Amino acid sequence: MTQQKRFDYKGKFTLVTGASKGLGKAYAEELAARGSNLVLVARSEAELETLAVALRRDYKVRAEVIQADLGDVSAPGKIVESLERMGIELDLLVNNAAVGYSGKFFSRSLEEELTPVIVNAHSLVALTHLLGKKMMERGSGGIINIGSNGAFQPLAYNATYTATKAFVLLLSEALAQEMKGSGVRMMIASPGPTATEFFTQSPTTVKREKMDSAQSVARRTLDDYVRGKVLSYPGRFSTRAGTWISRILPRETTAAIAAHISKSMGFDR
Ligand SMILES: NC(=O)C1=CN([C@@H]2O[C@H](COP(=O)(O)OP(=O)(O)OC[C@H]3O[C@@H](n4cnc5c(N)ncnc54)[C@H](OP(=O)(O)O)[C@@H]3O)[C@@H](O)[C@H]2O)C=CC1
Ligand SMILES: CC(=O)[C@H](N)C(=O)O
Repeated sequence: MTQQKRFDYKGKFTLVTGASKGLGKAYAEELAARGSNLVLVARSEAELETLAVALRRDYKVRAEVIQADLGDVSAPGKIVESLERMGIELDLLVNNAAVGYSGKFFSRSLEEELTPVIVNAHSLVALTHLLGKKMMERGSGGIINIGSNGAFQPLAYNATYTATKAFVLLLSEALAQEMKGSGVRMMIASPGPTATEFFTQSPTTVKREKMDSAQSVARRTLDDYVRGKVLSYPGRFSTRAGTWISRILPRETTAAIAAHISKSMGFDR
């Protein structure tokens, strides 16, 4: 029997943030295929409802929708209230929702630069604390935070986004240590470029065919979770190898190389 089959999601509930499209949608579909009931969270209610209908039909699981704007600091508390109203106790939380704008830091508005801080960092901490605490009290459950290969080095022209991802990486690795022996797991997944709509607001020159598919990233993330990993690299090998540069070279050299690459990919425009 494969590890995947031994990990039994039947009757369990997973909440996926950012489930309306891209990787979050792929996580929800893959989890439903593995037997998990789902709570789908994002701003786009119609897309979430369409996905919920498809998951119920195709996988015979329960699928609930909570419409929420994680750019609003009161949203995580409201999500917890909705779960309580629905009588749902979570077994797995996938903190996937994120936003990031490329371009020069000072050519963007302060509001644009602060949005990723709230969505990617503030709301992730709040959901981890509010929902993780219930799991810790119960002594069972798990949290998968979605980071990025961009977390491993400073990245000019993507500065705020990648800084939030570095925050998520360090937070998750530290909490994984604190949570050892509690019965609750923490994993951080660090995908590389993945063919989603993430780049639609960005003038990057990276071709979609050079990116991983959302489905393969979702599958590999969940397989790594079953294997008990703390840090998962669900993308292609070159993405993982790229994270080693910052561990070898002086930080300023790493930052300069990363800035050069970022510019050559068109992120400075
Ligand atoms: N694509 C890539 O190359 C990579 C992506 N990642 C990470 O993967 C994760 C998923 O990204 P990806 O699927 O590519 O991105 P997409 O832009 O395709 O999807 C982002 C998801 O987040 C949701 N979201 C964005 N803002 C908010 C908000 N304010 N409140 C609630 N939900 C929100 C969106 O839903 P809605 O708009 O309906 O609210 C959507 O479901 C992110 O954490 C990203 O950082 C990491 C490395 C590479
Ligand atoms: C969107 C991402 O996190 C990705 N690592 C990238 O910028 O290539």
